[in-house]
Amino acid sequence: MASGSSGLGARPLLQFLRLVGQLKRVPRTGWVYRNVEKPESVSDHMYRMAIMAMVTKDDHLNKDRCIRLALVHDMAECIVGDIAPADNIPKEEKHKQEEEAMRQITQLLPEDLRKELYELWEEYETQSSPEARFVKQLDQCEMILQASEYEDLESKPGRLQDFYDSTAGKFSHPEIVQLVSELEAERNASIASAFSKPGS
Ligand SMILES: Nc1nc2c(ncn2[C@H]2C[C@H](O)[C@@H](COP(=O)(O)O)O2)c(=O)[nH]1
Ligand SMILES: [Mn+2]
Repeated sequence: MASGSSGLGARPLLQFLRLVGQLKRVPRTGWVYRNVEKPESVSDHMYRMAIMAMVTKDDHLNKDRCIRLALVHDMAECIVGDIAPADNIPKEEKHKQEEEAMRQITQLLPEDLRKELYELWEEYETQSSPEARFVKQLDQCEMILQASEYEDLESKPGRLQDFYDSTAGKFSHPEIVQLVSELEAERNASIASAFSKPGS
């Protein structure tokens, strides 16, 4: 691990890990605003995105970098919290808060890791690589998949339609387009079946 040879003791590393651990307790705001029972955490969201990156077949992408981008992209939210579009925080303000948070978080690490994690966050934030743009699509795909799961869990088909409306047209990567198409087919069948039942 990062302590020991780097000259920085275990203490800052423990502080870093405790900070990152807070992501397990930051609920995803988009679900909180829709009164979803037991909303997932930011780390739940990033975990599945990392898995989605791991199972991509696209060998034009640096898969390892995609996994790292997925695991780091919302890390600032352990300090800033999960800012949703509905919060109407200006983009520049959100960027400033998250940039400051990433500086605070990464200054607990040795220089090489500090640079790596900060640059990963910046790459995603600026969408400056094919990997970052792919992971952004994973971000939105993971969200609508989660929305469909909440609809199933709550037996409220179609309740979270606005997440589908706001992400419509945002998918271009062939594997993600195919996944979203299957997800929508299954979701639409479930909605149709629910509303075809007598008394529905
Ligand atoms: N209702 C919507 N909420 C959205 C949308 N895009 C993101 N969000 C929510 C999800 C998270 O709680 C939060 C930020 O998500 P990030 O993964 O970008 O940090 O905002 C949307 O289109 N509709
Ligand atoms: Mn995200």
